[in-house]
Amino acid sequence: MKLINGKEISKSIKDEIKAEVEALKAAGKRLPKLVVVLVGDNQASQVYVRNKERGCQYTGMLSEIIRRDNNCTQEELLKIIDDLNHDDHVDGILVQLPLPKQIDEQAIIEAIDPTKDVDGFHPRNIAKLFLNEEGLVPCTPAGMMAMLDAIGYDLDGKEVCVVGRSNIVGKPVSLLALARNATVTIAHSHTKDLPKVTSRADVLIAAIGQPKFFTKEYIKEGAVVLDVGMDRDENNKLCGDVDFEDVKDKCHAITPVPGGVGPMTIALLLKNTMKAYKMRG
Ligand SMILES: Nc1nc2c(c(=O)[nH]1)N[C@@H](CN(C=O)c1ccc(C(=O)N[C@@H](CCC(=O)O)C(=O)O)cc1)CN2
Ligand SMILES: [Mg+2]
Repeated sequence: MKLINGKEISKSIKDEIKAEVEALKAAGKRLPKLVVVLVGDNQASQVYVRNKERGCQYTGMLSEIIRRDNNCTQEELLKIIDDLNHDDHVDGILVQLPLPKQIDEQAIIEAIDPTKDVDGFHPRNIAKLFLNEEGLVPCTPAGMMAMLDAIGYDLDGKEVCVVGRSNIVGKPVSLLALARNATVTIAHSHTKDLPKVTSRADVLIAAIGQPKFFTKEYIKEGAVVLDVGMDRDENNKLCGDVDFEDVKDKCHAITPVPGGVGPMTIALLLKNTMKAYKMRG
């Protein structure tokens, strides 16, 4: 069994970006800048946002965090986004999710200038993904493709089963796999006989948010397993959607949690910020 080390792979991506930033610096050019907007006091979000800032610092890109408390209104947030959309020094805008209840997430996503939408969640970027056009691709799905590239795994003709149909993971990763000529099945909470469906998959993408849900009867012998879960087990320990210990000997390759898909999300965010910078010229 091969452990797909997201920490290592993400470091090599960050090192490439770092070298690009150093070249920009040496040429006396303006540097790429990411602005992250964090609303409220969600503990996990605080950690992720800090990691995004650290990622920027590592690569030498500029970053700023705009914080607002739980009572922030939709109007306030829309005003912040409008200002960032019009700020020429800002290349990437990311609003950390989830947002407090009073705010309509989709309205916020749609307010971001699509050329600065480094999350790739704006309908214009989703449409580009759908049409197989060049654009900003959601970071977690793009990170999973980068992991497959890193282990030299070709999706052409392979059976991929994505379990979970969220807008930020399940649906976009299905499109990316399809673009690589995989035969894609999207399974979800209404799927009948889930083990029968998943155990056909050469690549299983687990994105349902249920701790250690996928045990070995869900896995095909020799499958590649990508675990997007960020869950807590019975001892409140961080774990994925896959029961790693139960399935590991049955897999060809598997991502751990932590240290798998998570760190890739941050690396691909930095890559998207560099891409947005270049697209904006
Ligand atoms: N605007 C966005 N909001 C959210 C996104 C997103 O892509 N854009 N995704 C998730 C959270 N997320 C990034 O924002 C994220 C989650 C987890 C990790 C990560 O590196 N996890 C570590 C473990 C961290 C820990 O100890 O808790 C790992 O897996 O090793 C990075 C990014 C929802 N919101
Ligand atoms: Mg909401």
